[in-house]
Amino acid sequence: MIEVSRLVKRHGTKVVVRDVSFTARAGRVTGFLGPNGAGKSSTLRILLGLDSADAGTALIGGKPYRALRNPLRTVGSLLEGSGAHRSRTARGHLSWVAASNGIPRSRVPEVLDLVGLGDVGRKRVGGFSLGMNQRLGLAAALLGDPEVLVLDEPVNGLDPHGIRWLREFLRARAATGRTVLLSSHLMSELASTADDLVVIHHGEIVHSGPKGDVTTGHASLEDAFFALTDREDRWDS
Ligand SMILES: Nc1ncnc2c1ncn2[C@@H]1O[C@H](COP(=O)(O)OP(=O)(O)OP(=O)(O)O)[C@@H](O)[C@H]1O
Repeated sequence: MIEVSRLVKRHGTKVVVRDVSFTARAGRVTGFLGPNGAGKSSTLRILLGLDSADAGTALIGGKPYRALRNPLRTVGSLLEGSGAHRSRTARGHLSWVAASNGIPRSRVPEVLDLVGLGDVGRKRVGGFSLGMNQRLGLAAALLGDPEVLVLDEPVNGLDPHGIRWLREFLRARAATGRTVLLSSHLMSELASTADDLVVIHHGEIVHSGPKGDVTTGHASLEDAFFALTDREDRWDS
């Protein structure tokens, strides 16, 4: 479970995350939805211990990321591609991540198979497509078989087959009682994948709850999103 409470992040005088609170529950896929620049990555970076908050807390299984003993066994994340060096092979990259996190090397071929890269494990990452690189990042996130997955815009670069595969993979993951938090600016993606939605706009949460609650009274998730964010713009003015 992920619990974000009254989180604030400033860059200079600009407040990019403003009193953000939400929960991502076990056994559910939670979609974190907002347009570019809304504050999704800033929130996720704090959650994953890559940046510090000016106020508030972001907890994974009741602890801040930096207090986790074996972070990769608790939470797997995909932020921007795989981070693998071009000259490394997929296996080489994953073996290095596994070794530096006390995870047995035998897990490497397992996660390569899980993400559909079983046949290209000995190929260099420099020759990978964007979609393959995303799959490699996901493989690294899965190395520790974590309870919690945090993915920032994971469908970037995936072809339609890959998008469908990822949707089914994440739904299956949640069905085993794990927590999945998935950020996207693509409403269509979250409409078909998420159970719960957290909508962020201008650094503020404008709605959170079961997907059905967000769409009630609207023809589609897209209509609901524009209604929520238009309302927010009126508050601004
Ligand atoms: N290091 C930084 N210094 C100054 N401003 C920043 C910094 N990082 C992010 N911002 C600003 O914070 C706001 C939120 O950015 P953030 O990346 O969290 O949004 P996002 O919802 O993830 O959008 P995107 O999908 O475009 O990354 C934006 O206005 C961005 O310009």
